[in-house]
Amino acid sequence: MHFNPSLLDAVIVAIRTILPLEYPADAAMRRFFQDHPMLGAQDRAFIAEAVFGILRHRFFLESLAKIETPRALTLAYLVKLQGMNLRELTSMISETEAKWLAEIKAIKPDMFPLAIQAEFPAWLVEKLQCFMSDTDILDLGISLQKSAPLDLRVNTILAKRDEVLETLKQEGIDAQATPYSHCGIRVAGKPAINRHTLFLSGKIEVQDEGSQLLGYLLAPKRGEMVVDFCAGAGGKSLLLGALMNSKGRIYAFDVSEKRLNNLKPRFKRSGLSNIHIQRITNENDIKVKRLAGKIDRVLVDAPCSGLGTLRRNPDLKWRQSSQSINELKAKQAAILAAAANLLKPGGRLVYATCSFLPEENQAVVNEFLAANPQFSLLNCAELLSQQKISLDTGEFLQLSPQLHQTDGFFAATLTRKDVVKAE
Ligand SMILES: C[S@@+](CC[C@H](N)C(=O)[O-])C[C@H]1O[C@@H](n2cnc3c(N)ncnc32)[C@H](O)[C@@H]1O
Repeated sequence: MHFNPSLLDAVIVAIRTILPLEYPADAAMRRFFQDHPMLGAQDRAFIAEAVFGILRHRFFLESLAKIETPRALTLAYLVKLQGMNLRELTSMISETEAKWLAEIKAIKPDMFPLAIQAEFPAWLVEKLQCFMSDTDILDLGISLQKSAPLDLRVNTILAKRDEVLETLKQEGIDAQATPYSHCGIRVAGKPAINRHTLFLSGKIEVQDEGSQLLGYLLAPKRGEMVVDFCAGAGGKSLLLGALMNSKGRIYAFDVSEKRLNNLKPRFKRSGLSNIHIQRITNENDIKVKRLAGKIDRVLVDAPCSGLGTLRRNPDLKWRQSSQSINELKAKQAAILAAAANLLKPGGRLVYATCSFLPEENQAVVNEFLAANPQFSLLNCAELLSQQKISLDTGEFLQLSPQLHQTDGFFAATLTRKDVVKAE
């Protein structure tokens, strides 16, 4: 594409608008495009990639810039990360800028401390150093600086994966079956899937392969009673519904009316009829309590720091802190306790987060198990193997972008051994 001064200005304005991070970057980006309706599709794609690229490499870019202005960050990004030639920019930059950009050409991230190389804030490096080597922290950080692939889930109620793959290939879209999930497709590039007939007819949904694997871990059967405790916009409820062939009942609970509203059109497209969407005021809502001991499978996709999704949401680095993680830990423990109370004896619960911090993961689960000996852990690798998925990360499921090309996910599977006492 032809780079020009107005495109440079548009990226700078977008960065100036989004960088205060008063709102999540993806929402702020959508708002920016609504406010700039004249931008064409190619320009939008370039601007979005630049904004997210700058956020992903912000610590490095700020270290290069003498003054951290949106313009300096944008110019440094174009030269250092997009590999743009200074000649292409000559007519758009001052002599001082040209001199500075020439100087920074030879500067590499490995000349900086670990936090900058890994693109992690200091508080996060400090936490990671409690259980990871510096080399592993760097590997993780670098893997989260890359942009995430586009993963689709085929809605097996309405279509077969092979048919969808064939349709995409015929249209020249580079798509492959995902290595682990039986209903996943990984697409190269960023085609506008949300306008595709396969999407509009409910045959596909956008969903990271890691999220899909949580459904196979829970493995709900046809006719069962299932709760998706933190259903949000319902990506996982829809998957569970398809795995159950729309037979049985899924309660999709969430405290957020807005998120549950986003589930409604997806549910309509999906061809499913077994999802019951219910807003709850909190984890101890009466709607939850009256199901105590009655549920076969419970998914707890807990509210978490989201740090495992930094490829897609790089702004979370500045939106989270040690303090917010402490608050999340308390919420996670309370939600897990309330959700576990729903299980029938012999029932299965999957506790999942998209975080790689043990304090949001193993610590929450181990603390719960210590206080509730009527529950025990099931081995995630064995459960996946029963689903003909060969993926062994041990007792817990731990996915990472560098090893599995998914977002960073954690999951633990619990089962209830005792008979439930009446409330
Ligand atoms: C990680 S998101 C879930 C994403 C969703 N499962 C999906 O696949 O799209 C966590 C969700 O937990 C919800 N939440 C927060 N506190 C809750 C609570 N006390 N009870 C139930 N849901 C809660 C949030 O509103 C948010 O939608």
